[in-house]
Amino acid sequence: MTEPIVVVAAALYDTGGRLLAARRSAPPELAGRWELPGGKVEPGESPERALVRELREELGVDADPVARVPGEWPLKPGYVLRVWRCDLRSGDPLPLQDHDELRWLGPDEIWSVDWLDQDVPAVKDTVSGTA
Ligand SMILES: Nc1nc2c([nH]c(=O)n2[C@H]2C[C@H](O)[C@@H](COP(=O)(O)OP(=O)(O)OP(=O)(O)O)O2)c(=O)[nH]1
Repeated sequence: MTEPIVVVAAALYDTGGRLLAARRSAPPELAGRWELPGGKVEPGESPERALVRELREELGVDADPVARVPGEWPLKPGYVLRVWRCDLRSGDPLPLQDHDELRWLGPDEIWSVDWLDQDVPAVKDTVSGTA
């Protein structure tokens, strides 16, 4: 069996403990739904490097992956999602690519956005403080 393609995503928190959510602008079947920012790991790239690259490209920030949230979650066939808690090193996130809105969610606001179905279990585990 071929290995799944790994999609890495960031649980990025601000100093107030709010989690960053990003609204996808494409493709049409995912547009308007919210996700943790990130993207596919490229061949030969480590997941952490991929995450740093994606956060630079998509949000214009420098961030450090600090801890993986245990587990992985199935996406479309052949793809799995893995999440890292990340610290923001510099920059203010902007929706530069793939997203049309960003929102910082406090602990009481986590479920106020329409997360992609496949992100719901990942976000649950992320905010339950397992990382
Ligand atoms: N980044 C990200 N992608 C997710 C999440 N949940 C989810 O189903 N996906 C899907 C959407 C896409 O089909 C795929 C990741 O693709 P992407 O478009 O973000 O990745 P990328 O930047 O490497 O894409 P590309 O334009 O280079 O093809 O995984 C999530 O929480 N974060």
